[in-house]
Amino acid sequence: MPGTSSGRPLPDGISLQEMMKSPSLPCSNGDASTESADDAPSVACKECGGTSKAARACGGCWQVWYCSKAHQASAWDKHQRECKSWKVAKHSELGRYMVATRDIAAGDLIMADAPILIGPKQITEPVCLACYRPVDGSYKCKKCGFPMCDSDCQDADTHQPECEAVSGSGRPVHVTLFGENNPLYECITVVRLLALRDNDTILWRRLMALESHEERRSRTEAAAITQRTVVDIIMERMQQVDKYDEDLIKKILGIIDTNAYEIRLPDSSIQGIYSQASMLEHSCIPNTHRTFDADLNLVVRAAVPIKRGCHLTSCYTEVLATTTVRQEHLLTSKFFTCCCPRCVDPTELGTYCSAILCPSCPIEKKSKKPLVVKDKKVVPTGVAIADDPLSPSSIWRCNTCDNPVDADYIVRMTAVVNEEAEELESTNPNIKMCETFLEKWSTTFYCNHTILLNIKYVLLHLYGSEAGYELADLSPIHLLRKEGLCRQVLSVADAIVPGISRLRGSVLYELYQSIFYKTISMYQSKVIPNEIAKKLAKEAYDALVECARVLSFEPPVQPEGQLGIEARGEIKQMIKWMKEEGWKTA
Ligand SMILES: C[S@@+](CC[C@H](N)C(=O)[O-])C[C@H]1O[C@@H](n2cnc3c(N)ncnc32)[C@H](O)[C@@H]1O
Repeated sequence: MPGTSSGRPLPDGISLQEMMKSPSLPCSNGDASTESADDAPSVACKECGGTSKAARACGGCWQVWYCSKAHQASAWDKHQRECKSWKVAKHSELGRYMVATRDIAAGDLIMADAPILIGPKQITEPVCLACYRPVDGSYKCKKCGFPMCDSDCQDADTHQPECEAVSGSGRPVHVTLFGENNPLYECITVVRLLALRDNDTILWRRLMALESHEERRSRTEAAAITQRTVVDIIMERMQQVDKYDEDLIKKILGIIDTNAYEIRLPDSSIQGIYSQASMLEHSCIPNTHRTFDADLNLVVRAAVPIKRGCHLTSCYTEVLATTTVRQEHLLTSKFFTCCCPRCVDPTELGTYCSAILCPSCPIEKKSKKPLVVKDKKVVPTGVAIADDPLSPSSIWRCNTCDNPVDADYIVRMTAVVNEEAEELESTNPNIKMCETFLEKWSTTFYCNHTILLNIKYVLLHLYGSEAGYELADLSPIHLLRKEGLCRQVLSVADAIVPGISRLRGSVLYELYQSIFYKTISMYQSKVIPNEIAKKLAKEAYDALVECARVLSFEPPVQPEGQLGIEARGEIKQMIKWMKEEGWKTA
């Protein structure tokens, strides 16, 4: 029967009246009036051309209309290929971007985009050029000399472009450094993309349609470096001078910088170029969630409910970074200034993630903890924030004594401490090291500053997993410390990566554990009465359920996917335990 024979199920129809309950929203960057006039739904039936007062739109895209359910069903086999909850629009500053054509519920699939190409990251340690596991040089490709896993990987189709380019030059490579970044790999993805020109016209056309910012990139330090590490190597070392033009290589480098997505694999991290997903606009509070399926298709879902007319956004940079750091990254690598609601707000949606403690205010005036009174955030005191967060030379000012703080001092000091934090993180720190770092810097930065938050994120996992600090053995003080850290990081995550996000999911799990163990310990030792224990157990259960929901979208090969599976298992145990105690979960 048409409409049910193959593919996705037929969506319900939606009437104009139902649609009008969800009017088109103004877009976050630019306004809805920039969209084309064909937004207004036509009530002519897509199948027969006739009009009807009872016409209903396809509920999948809200873009095409049918005079009857029967005509919607008969058109479905054809329409489902183009039925999407979004469309690509154009804006003078943003370029192309994606806009929702209908209301999209949190968790709804927006797209599963097949890659144009997968390859090693530009900056990477030596990895096998077929399966991308780290290599140690014990097996080398017989033709080009690149270290690989074995002969099967050596013969994989994906490896052929660089293999042919290197072996054709008659000078196989000699990789001698392993376990650290190796500049030889900077050319691989570029060579693979270049090879599409002669091997796959459709993918090549899609690639060439992507933004490269060639002109602006040509004046950057990155362009000067990659001239030596990529362009010259491909032209001279690989002797491709008769085959490719230098400008084409530079354009491809620009396409990679602007569009590549990092893909985390169990043992390494690689990159992929995607055509449709490249149209996602950046926001520092993204409304979509990205994962990769087993075939490395980029799966995009709504992280939060998205209203028709809203732009679909993804975060191109680190979310747990200060506004200055995010802006600098976006400007130098993607050539734009982000004007999302988080960036233009000096308080970053009340999180004060970039704030420092005022050097002039007396210590008792400065907020040490995020203040929450009856679930409402209270403005901290004695914190300095930028007057204009989008300007690197903005004056910073204390929100209590109004004294200015030198912006240069803040930038330099933040960079130094950030380096110290990164070094700490790279050494697999223990609880003591993290606590010492936090104590040292908590008189300088506001407690939600991203430098402190990143360390707190590490620390909240260590309480409960480090030897000697296993969950069952944690003292009440340490359990409370873990819970406090979880609540603090979660409250920031709720504001900047709301809904379905790995950060929220993984912290919710730790929060569940800390409340659960605290409850058990206090209940069994009769420190709290039944009623309070019941309330706390319900709170732990709710955190666990939300964790399982959020992480249910993660692939099982990823640690967060495994955590989601664990959480689902623990929900059953929790229900059983609460039943035994005579407590309800609902
Ligand atoms: C991955 S591409 C997105 C698609 C691109 N707009 C196009 O037309 O091909 C990234 C580029 O889009 C633009 N862009 C994305 N998000 C933006 C934002 N929030 N504000 C301004 N420009 C943005 C920038 O030029 C950025 O380098």
